[in-house]
Amino acid sequence: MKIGVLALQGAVREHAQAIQACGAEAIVVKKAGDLAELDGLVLPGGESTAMRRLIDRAELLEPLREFADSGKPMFGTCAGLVLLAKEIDGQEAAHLGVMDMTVARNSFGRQVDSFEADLDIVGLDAPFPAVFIRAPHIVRAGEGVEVLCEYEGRIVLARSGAFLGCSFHPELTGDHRLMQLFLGMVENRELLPTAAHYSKI
Ligand SMILES: NC(=O)CC[C@H](N)C(=O)O
Repeated sequence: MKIGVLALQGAVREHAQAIQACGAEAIVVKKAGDLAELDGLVLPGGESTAMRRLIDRAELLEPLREFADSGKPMFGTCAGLVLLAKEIDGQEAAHLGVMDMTVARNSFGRQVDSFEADLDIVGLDAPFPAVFIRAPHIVRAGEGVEVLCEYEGRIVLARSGAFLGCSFHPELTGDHRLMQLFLGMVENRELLPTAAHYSKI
């Protein structure tokens, strides 16, 4: 299994290590050609506005949208969640705009307010240690978006078809269960509900 990590900015190395620790191959993605032959893609945390500038500079916006349209799974963490969202609170335009949700940025305070919390996640039998760094949260989960975790009444992890998105940094604690969950989505891609399926419900 080949899993890409968008490597323009942010927490790239830690995701690559997590992917490898789970037995998959990690591919660094810096240009459109790097997306070929991937089975799934991680959009890491960092700064979404800076990442968007670099995406535009690398002419990656359309190739990333095409990748999303192809049904191959994408996992957005923190800034990556902001990249996936259809709507961003207080901002006119979205970035990839592929996952039907609205996110609010910097929901849990400033950089100095970074913190770690143990989260109860649907499908995991023990709490997951999560690091929040100027984290966004999901203020509106659209049709077909399955909420997998809330923290302090805010949605911080959700899945929709082939998209998985979380507010926090799952790659920083050495607990790879969320990466395993994502790799499971990649492995069982044909079983994932599609957007078309949701619109019929
Ligand atoms: N750690 C992070 O990825 C922070 C995300 C950042 N606040 C943003 O909105 O892009």
